[in-house]
Amino acid sequence: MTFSVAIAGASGYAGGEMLRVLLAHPDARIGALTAHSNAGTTLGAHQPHLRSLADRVLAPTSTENLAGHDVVVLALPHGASGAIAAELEALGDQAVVVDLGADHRLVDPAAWEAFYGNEHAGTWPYGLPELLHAGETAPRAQRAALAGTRRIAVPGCNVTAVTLGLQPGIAAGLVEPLDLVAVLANGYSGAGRSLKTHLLASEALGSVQPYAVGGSHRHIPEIAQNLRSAGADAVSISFTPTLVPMARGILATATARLVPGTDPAAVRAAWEQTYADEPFVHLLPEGQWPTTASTLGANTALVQVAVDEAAGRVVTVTAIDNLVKGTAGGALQSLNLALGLPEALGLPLDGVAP
Ligand SMILES: NC(=O)C1=CN([C@@H]2O[C@H](COP(=O)(O)OP(=O)(O)OC[C@H]3O[C@@H](n4cnc5c(N)ncnc54)[C@H](OP(=O)(O)O)[C@@H]3O)[C@@H](O)[C@H]2O)C=CC1
Ligand SMILES: CC(=O)N[C@@H](CCC(=O)OP(=O)(O)O)C(=O)O
Repeated sequence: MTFSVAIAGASGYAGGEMLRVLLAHPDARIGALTAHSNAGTTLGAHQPHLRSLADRVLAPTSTENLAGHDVVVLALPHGASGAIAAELEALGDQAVVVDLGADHRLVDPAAWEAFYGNEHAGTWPYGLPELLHAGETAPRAQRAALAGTRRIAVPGCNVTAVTLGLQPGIAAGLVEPLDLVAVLANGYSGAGRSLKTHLLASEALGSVQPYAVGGSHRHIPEIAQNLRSAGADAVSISFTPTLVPMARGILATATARLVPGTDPAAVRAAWEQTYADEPFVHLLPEGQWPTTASTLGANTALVQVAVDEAAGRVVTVTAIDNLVKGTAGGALQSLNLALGLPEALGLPLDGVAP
């Protein structure tokens, strides 16, 4: 079965990466590629690494250009995707719509308004196939929720990393969900191409800088939502991202207080059981630690867990490529499920190195 796919926001980082992974998918046929301020220019002017479509002219992002495809991917700023998705719905367009942005991720409108400051667009099935549901020891229910869906809300990249790191301990009841701490090292591409044009290389290179400190980051309610899905009654997480001088990658170190009396051996067993059969989430052998470099270009999440007995805490480290497992690869994995295709079809398991 082949499917046609349009990408809105093809001039941006997320849209460009979506196009790259779709070009390697045996069943995808690339349709309209659209942009906003860069409409009318060629794809090659913005994505010079995508040679096979370098001469394609970017059309304006409009329902007229996006309608009539089997799949529409929205790689647009927050707010823009909700509006265009509503227009496609009103037209009666039959496409499977995949939103790489945040507009349809949160279930609770009050949480949306508190962190995003505008009206909530709605809630779509959440595009993290590996999300645990309460009572599960391995992820199945979220895959069932994605099978055949016509709408997919792709997770935030930081959220994917922190959720995958912590959820086995939450689901198994081994850690306290009200005492979570996450500190992340993030590559610059996570901030998007258009949002940081003022940043000087002389300031970015050779420096690590925190941002959205003190409980203000938009991904906090999304992480809490996921960990409640995994079985927590309530979640409290201190979340601090930092920008590090690399283009891609997230290294998320997330720690949690061990429930008193827990056998440390049970910890590794829980993480092993959760990810034993996962094609893209790999618990590394004991003593090996995830690095961002070993995930670049791949749809993998590398996870490690250890018990710090003196501190009474479980320490998890998760590495992903923010643009692949954190965005476009995860989106294609969920899209495969939506279309009834093998979940791993066309997705890169191997990365690039050094
Ligand atoms: N970068 C990442 O790692 C991740 C990004 N995402 C999400 O993906 C989405 C796109 O992000 P990213 O690619 O990084 O951002 P970029 O800034 O790199 O790209 C933004 C894209 O949206 C278009 N655009 C800008 N303003 C508007 C508008 N008002 N209406 C319609 N289109 C517009 C731009 O077109 P033009 O160039 O023509 O102006 C461009 O194609 C965001 O919602 C982001 O949160 C999700 C997970 C991770
Ligand atoms: C480095 C950097 O700024 N990263 C972004 C990641 C954005 C992302 O994952 O996605 P959404 O905007 O779609 O939620 C951040 O932390 O906000």
